[in-house]
Amino acid sequence: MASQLTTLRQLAAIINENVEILEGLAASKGISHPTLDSIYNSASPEEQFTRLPEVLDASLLAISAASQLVNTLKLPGAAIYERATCYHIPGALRIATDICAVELLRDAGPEGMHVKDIAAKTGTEASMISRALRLLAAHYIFKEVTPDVFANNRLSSILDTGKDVGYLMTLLKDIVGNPTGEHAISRVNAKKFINTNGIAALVDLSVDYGFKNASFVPDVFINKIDKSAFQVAHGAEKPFWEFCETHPAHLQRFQVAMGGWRTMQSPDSIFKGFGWSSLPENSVVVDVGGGNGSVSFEIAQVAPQIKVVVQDRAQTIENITVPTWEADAEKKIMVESGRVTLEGQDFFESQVIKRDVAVFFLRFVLHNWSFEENVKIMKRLHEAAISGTKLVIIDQIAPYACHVKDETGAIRPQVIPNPPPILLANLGEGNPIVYRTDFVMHALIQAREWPLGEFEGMTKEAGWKIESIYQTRGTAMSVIVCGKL
Ligand SMILES: C[S@@+](CC[C@H](N)C(=O)[O-])C[C@H]1O[C@@H](n2cnc3c(N)ncnc32)[C@H](O)[C@@H]1O
Repeated sequence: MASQLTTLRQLAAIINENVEILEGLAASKGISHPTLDSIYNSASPEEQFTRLPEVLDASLLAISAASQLVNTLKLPGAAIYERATCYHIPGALRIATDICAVELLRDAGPEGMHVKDIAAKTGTEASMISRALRLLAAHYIFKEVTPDVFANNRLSSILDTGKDVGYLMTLLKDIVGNPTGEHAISRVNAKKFINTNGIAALVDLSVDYGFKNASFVPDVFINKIDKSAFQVAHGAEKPFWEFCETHPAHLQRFQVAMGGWRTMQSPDSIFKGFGWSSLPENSVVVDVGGGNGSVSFEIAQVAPQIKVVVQDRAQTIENITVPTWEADAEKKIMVESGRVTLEGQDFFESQVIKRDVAVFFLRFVLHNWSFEENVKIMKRLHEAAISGTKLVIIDQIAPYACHVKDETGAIRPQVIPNPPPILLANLGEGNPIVYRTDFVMHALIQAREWPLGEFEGMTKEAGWKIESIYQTRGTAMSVIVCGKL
C-alpha cells in the first residue's frame, strides 16, 4: 500500500512541478495556456506559446505522468475494455467530419447548435449525430453545451477547413445517401480540403480507410495473407499507390493530408536538423517522392538561393502537384521563375536529373517500403550523386518503451525531454504517434516505421553513411543527414 501511494505521489509531483513551470512561463508572457473551451487559432499568442521548446518539455512530462496516473487509478477491467472499444471514436469522428459538423458549429458560435438542426441542414438523422458528438465530447472533442446542443472546442475546431458552409452543403449532397458501389470504398469530398492546413484531410483519411484497414491487420497476420490490410478491407486488387491512380479524390485528400503532418509538428522538424539556408547559391535540392510539394515550398522559402526539384510519380505530378502550384500565387511565381521545378520520376528508376545535386531529400518515403526497396531507392540516388551530395531523410525513429542503457550502464535518452525513470522511456501517451503510424503503414502498404539500427543498415547498403541525426522534441520525427560512403 505504502509503495502504491508513493507511486501516485511521485506521478502527482511530476504533474504539479510541470504545471507550475507552465503557469510561470505563461504568466511571464502575460497570457494563459489555452483551455479546451477555446477555439483553435494557430496564430494566437496562446497557441504559439504551446509550441515553445520549454513549454513542450513541461507539457510532455505532465502528460506522460498524468496518463500513467489515470491508467494506474482506473479499474483494470474498465481500462482494458475502454481500449478494446476505442475503435468507435474514429467512427464517430467520421460521422462528424463527413457532415461538416465542425464548420456548421463554427457558424453557430459558443451557443452551439441542436442536433436536429444539424440533421436538417445535412439531410441526415439527428439521434446518430447526437450519439456521435456525445461520444466525442466524452473524449474532449466538441462540447455538449446543453442536452443535444453541441459547440466546437479547441480539439474539434482544428478540423475546421475554413470553407463556406453553403459551399460545403452543396458538396455534401453528392455524398449523403450515395455510396460508391465499390466494396468498402467511401465517396471522398476532396475539394473541401484544398488550401487547408492538412489536419482535416489527415483525420479524414485516418477515420475512413485508415480505420477500416486497422480491423484487418490481425487477420492479415494470423492468416498469413500476402496482401495489405487495405487490399483485404477494400477488396482492392492493386496496392494503395495504384489504387490512387483510379481514385483521384482519394489521392488529392492524401496529398493534402501530408501537409497536416507539418501543422501537427513544430517547424524544427525540418529546419533545425539541416542547414538549408547555408547551401551555396543555385544548389539543387531534389525532393524525392515529394507529393504535392508542400515541404519543398517551405524549404524554397527559407532558402531562396537554392533550386528545388519536386519529383513524384508522373501521375501525381500531373494531376496533383502541378495544379496545386498553379492555384497558389506564391508557388506559381516560384515555378515560373525556375526556382522550383516539378518533375515526374519513378524513384525505383535511374534519375533523369542531369545537374549536380547538392541534396536528395526523402520525407516520409522510407516508411512506405521494405528494407530492400529502400536500399534500391537510395542506390538510385547514390548513382546520381556527386561526391559532396547529401541525402537528407526525414522520418520517425521508433523508441523502445523501456529504458535502455549504454555501454557504461547509464540510461541512454531516447526522446526529448528525457523522462525520469518512473515514467515510460518513450513518454507513453505523451508520444504515441510513431507506434500508431507504424501500424498505419503496415495496414496501408505493408510497410513500417524503422528503428535506428535499420536506418543504419539500409543507408549503408545503398552506399550512404549517417553523419548526423537531429531528433525533434516530444516526437519521433528525426532528420537524418547522410554523405556518400
Ligand atoms: C507518404 S508520401 C510523402 C510525400 C512527401 N514527401 C511529404 O512528405 O509530404 C509518399 C510519396 O511517395 C510517392 N511515391 C510512391 N511511389 C513512388 C514511386 N515509385 N516513385 C516516386 N514517388 C512515389 C507518393 O506518390 C507520395 O507522394
